[in-house]
Amino acid sequence: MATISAKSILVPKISSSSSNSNVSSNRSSSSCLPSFKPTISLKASYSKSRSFVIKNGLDTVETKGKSSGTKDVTKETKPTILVSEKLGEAGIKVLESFANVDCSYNLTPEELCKKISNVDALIVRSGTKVSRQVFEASKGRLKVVGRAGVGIDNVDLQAATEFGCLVVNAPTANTVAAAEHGIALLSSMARNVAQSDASMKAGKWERNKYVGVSLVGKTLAVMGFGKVGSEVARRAKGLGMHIIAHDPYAPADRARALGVELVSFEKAITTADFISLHMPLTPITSKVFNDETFGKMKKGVRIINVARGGVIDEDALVRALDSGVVAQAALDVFTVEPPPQDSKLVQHANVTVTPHLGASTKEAQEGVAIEIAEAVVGALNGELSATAVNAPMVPAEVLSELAPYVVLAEKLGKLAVQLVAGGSGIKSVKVVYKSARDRDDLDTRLLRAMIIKGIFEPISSNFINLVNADYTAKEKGVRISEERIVVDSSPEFPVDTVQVRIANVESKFASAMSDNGEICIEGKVKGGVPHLTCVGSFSVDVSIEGSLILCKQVDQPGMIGRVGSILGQRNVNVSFMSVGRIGVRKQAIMAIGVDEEPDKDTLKQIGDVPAIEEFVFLDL
Ligand SMILES: NC(=O)C1=CN([C@@H]2O[C@H](COP(=O)(O)OP(=O)(O)OC[C@H]3O[C@@H](n4cnc5c(N)ncnc54)[C@H](O)[C@@H]3O)[C@@H](O)[C@H]2O)C=CC1
Ligand SMILES: O=C(O)C(=O)COP(=O)(O)O
Repeated sequence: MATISAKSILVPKISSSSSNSNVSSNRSSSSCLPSFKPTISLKASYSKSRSFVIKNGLDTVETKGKSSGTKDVTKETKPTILVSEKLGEAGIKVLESFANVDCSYNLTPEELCKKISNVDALIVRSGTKVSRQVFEASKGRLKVVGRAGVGIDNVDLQAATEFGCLVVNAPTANTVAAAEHGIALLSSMARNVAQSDASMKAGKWERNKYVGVSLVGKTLAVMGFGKVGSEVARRAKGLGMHIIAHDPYAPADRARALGVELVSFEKAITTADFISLHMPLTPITSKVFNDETFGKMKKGVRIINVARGGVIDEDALVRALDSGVVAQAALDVFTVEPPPQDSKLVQHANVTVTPHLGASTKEAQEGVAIEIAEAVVGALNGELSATAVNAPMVPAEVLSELAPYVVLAEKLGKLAVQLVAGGSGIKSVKVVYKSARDRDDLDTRLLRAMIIKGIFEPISSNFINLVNADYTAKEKGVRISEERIVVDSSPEFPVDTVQVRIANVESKFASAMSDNGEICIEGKVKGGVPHLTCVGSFSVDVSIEGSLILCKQVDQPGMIGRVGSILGQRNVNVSFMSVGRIGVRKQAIMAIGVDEEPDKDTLKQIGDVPAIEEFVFLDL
């Protein structure tokens, strides 16, 4: 199988229209590859409307240059990226090498909504609310939101998905910074560093007032044992603390490897001397620290929060501090940022605060900026991102393997929908994959998304991508089901055949209906090229390129020549012909691949051939 870079999977081959009848030859894989140099990749993906992520609304720049065709002026397009919060210089440079970059900080929500319809990507940190209104105001142009950091609670993911906008984040580059800040808060809180510093600056010398507590031998409960939580645990172990952790989704062996015991929420909060919060803000974690849970804690517990303010009920924390249940708190994050100046929590004598500085080291900011810039540029280039938040993350090696099947899937979807004549509308689509691979060794999400795109994009005003494919099908009330059939062929190839079935509809081409009354077509990849191999109950073999004429006829000599000469007389180039029949001199289907669309007269002439019972022209 031709190996195709993961980078090319969402960027269609530029010169596909020039391909001719040599369909059986292997396509050169390198011809499918956009260059890794941003400007060339840009040209490759932006000059075609089928790019998976980006479709419309780009600034167009006319440039002189050589093209593969006859024109010497090509249209090169440059996306626009809005950066709404301070981003490291290195990241800005990456963005500028690819796009028009607008760094506009401190925008009001109204100003953001005003700008957004002119940008293809938006990069934010934690201070910009990317609400549904932002997606609405973008009028479909915004295709990528990049969160330069981890927490995406400031982005309305549901709205992003509905609008087909990919959200990517930079999940790793600030992990150590956040963990170090957690440890800094833990130690400085235990030793009253901030309070005693303020006292000295006020001219005092209060040695007895600021006696602290020791860390060694104390139990620290790490709530959320992910990237930051585990780094905090690792560091706190070095301080001689006993670490327990609560995380319903973390693997116990990862915790064990660090010498950390995973315990229940109840056990964590009731036994800890220090509790450090490292879970994301979700509907489940929202205000999970409240009057009831504070009430269960050891009297004199100390709390550190470098995660999100919203996981704590802040009024309840003030009450717990006042009553002495919580001896001290060290907080980097707040429900509302910045918190009101008269916030009782911020002003509390036993509370140490920092203004959301967890990720704010020079090193982390440079790292995050590069990580997010590369992710956004990649996404604008039509690549699937490894840090996609609202789309499946498909590993590069899987992508590269599935590349030709992705093309097949979209074309089968496009073909199937053109066979639909009417009925009560498409209600259900079934996709059957035959594969020699083990059941759990085939990730079909990408193929399913492309089939949905093939089916629905031609019949709706929406543009459909991996982000919103399932959502679009659901919204249209169409049930997409999948079946895997394990077959005895070579497991070297991920998929043997892909079958698309549409139930409860009539077809323009009755022969496309299977015995159980569904439109049914099947295809496979041969030599890297998608082929149609079955229509209804007829086997055919025609590459799915250009356009296709399907004719149902009575099998008899001379049919290929007859139809071929009608097309030849009208200067329509035939790329492939294939006849599938149920028996000698019985019903047969002739599939004819053509490079250009025949005019109505030509099609009528084909239809007038007496042995032809029905025919359909399908545009691919
Ligand atoms: N203050 C700051 O500047 C920074 C804050 N953060 C915040 O720190 C938090 C953790 O970040 P990462 O470790 O990078 O994320 P992560 O995704 O690696 O870890 C989060 C962990 O929380 C766990 N979790 C989810 N629901 C939970 C629940 N109900 N109870 C307990 N655990 C639960 C997850 O299983 C996961 O292991 C996030 O909220 C992030 O936004 C991250 C970086 C900087
Ligand atoms: O990455 C995170 O989750 C953070 O909280 C960092 O936020 P910031 O990018 O510093 O606004």
